[in-house]
Amino acid sequence: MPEGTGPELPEHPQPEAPALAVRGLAKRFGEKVAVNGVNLDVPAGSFYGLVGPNGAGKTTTLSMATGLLRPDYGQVRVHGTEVWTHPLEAKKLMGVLPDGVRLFDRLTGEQLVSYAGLLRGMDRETVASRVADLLRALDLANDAGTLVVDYSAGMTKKIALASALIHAPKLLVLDEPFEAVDPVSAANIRDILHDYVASGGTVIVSSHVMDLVQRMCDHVAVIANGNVLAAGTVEEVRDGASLEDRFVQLVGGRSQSEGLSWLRTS
Ligand SMILES: Nc1ncnc2c1ncn2[C@@H]1O[C@H](COP(=O)(O)OP(=O)(O)OP(=O)(O)O)[C@@H](O)[C@H]1O
Repeated sequence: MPEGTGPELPEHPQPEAPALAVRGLAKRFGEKVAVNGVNLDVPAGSFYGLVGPNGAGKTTTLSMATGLLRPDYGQVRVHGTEVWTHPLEAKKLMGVLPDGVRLFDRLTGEQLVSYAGLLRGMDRETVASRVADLLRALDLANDAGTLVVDYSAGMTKKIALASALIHAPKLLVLDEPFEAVDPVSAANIRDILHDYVASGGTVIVSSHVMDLVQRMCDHVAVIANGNVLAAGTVEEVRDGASLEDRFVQLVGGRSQSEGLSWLRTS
């Protein structure tokens, strides 16, 4: 169990409550235990990386933490607000970029982000000006009028990110935000996220790219087989090694290339 995480959250939320507090979160799909009692504290104002091998339970954990997938067990609070008993209040505080969720892709990019803002109860004028800012910042201004169904994978990721940012949430939860995104756009997104954290926001990103997490995040949790193996500041978790080496050490599973001898061409 990560340092400082008790078995239960305090009955009354503390004023300095973490941006996200997760206790005993668990989910099973049939026989498969996807998430096995996860505890996490994401401090307010942190840039928090969630890393783990394929199938580790990252998406399932984030889906339960953001109110998209009902947990079998466990508690989730966002800035002290219980996600599963007070979903409307909790969801106002969050911007979420889910992995692989269908968008309303018969809308244009501009319409989709505007729709996200209007759904959040924002007035049309503010929505229009923020949509223009976001499309420009994410290099989508020239494709504002293109249907999302005709966007590339990276453009789709960016328009979904714009939809998560439009209401200026206190907590951003981004599942694989850089997947399929070109390096220039990725650098722009990193700048946007760093500015957001510098102004008091909290970001949680899941990623497979250790180098990116080491450079970008100040905190990290390593998840494997539905369990948190290590959590804390990036410095604490990597413990003098690179995050990638530490990850391989914690998770194991390096396979021997001899196993595919038939793949050798000479
Ligand atoms: N809807 C589902 N039905 C059945 N099994 C599921 C479902 N969603 C996830 N799983 C299983 O739960 C486990 C965790 O999956 P999850 O998508 O959370 O992993 P992940 O860490 O996000 O993986 P990746 O890095 O590959 O995206 C996997 O074994 C997966 O097969």
